[in-house]
Amino acid sequence: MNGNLLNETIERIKPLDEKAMQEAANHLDRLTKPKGSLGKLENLAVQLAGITGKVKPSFPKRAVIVMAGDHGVVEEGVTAYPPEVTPQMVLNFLAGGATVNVLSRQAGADVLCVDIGVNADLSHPQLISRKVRKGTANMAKGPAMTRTEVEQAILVGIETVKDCASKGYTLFVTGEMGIGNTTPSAAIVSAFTGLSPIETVGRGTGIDDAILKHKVEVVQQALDVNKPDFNDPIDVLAKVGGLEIAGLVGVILGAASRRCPVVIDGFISSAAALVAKHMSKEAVHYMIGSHFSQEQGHKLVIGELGISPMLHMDMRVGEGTGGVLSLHLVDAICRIMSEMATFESAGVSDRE
Ligand SMILES: Cc1cc2ncn([C@H]3O[C@H](COP(=O)(O)O)[C@@H](O)[C@H]3O)c2cc1C
Ligand SMILES: O=C(O)c1cccnc1
Repeated sequence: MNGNLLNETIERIKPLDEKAMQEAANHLDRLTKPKGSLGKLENLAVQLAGITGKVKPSFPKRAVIVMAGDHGVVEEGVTAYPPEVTPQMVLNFLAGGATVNVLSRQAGADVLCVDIGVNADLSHPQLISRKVRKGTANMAKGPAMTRTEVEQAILVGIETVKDCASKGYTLFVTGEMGIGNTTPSAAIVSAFTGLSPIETVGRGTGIDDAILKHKVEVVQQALDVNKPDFNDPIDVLAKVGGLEIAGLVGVILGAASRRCPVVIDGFISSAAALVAKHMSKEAVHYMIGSHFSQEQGHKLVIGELGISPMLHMDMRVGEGTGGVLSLHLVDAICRIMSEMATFESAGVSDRE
């Protein structure tokens, strides 16, 4: 039953609207500026037209979906902060005090926090409680979770987007919270690309050289013990993934199936995006690149995805922060498409 909704969602992801893309490109060329001079913003305008079918789209209701989950692999000592920070930060999101809350208020986005796998009992009127299990198992010793749990977590993402869509949200940003989650993210990237953990593992919240070396070994061990099958994305997630990462896969697929843009945040979100790409090649066209995270492996995943982040801010927060920050650029191009004068309307001479 679960598998059906996932398959239906994947089947509903269709190619971009080529006609709308051509119209957007033509409109950009009629605006009072040198042709092509808005650079990446022009590419974004064409992509948004392809996604929505509209040359002049706008996204008044936008949500950053923060999936929160814990990781058994933290017992290997791979992160700088204690795991209790995950539930503590969930309460911080709900109180409006985290980085993503502040940036979202500025960008007019709503922060929706989903407990998909926090290793604590949480309850709050604004919390979306969809716990699949209390944290993953330690992937250095065996699979992080079962295939069924992965499928449940992906469905949580798909259903969260569905609920949002029914409330009028038309644009999504991927966000996450989960102490330790740069470790499974690196393992996922290595599993799909074949790259050594030396290249995919980074410092996460800020570990020193000794812990970094150990983290590389832990990721290698997780790959050796589990042997994830890169032809089977569910297998990769079950063996070396995370609940919030699987939830974000669902968010991305769900958004793409509804022809909604989905802004991809940093390293962890990009690992989820890589899984989504392996489930649906078409899904990648609905992804908006936001920023280059400082996390070492991020550039590699961006290259694999073939998306084009806009911001170089040396950020390494996660939570959806880089995604939300880039909404200002999404809004900028939307206003340009709808408000700017054309050569004809302004009486400005076009090139010969
Ligand atoms: C206070 C605090 C707030 C955060 N918000 C996001 N993260 C980020 O850091 C974690 C990943 O890094 P690692 O794999 O090294 O644990 C994730 O929770 C990610 O969202 C945070 C981390 C901390 C400590
Ligand atoms: O790029 C990210 O998403 C990231 C990097 C480090 C720590 N937390 C998140």
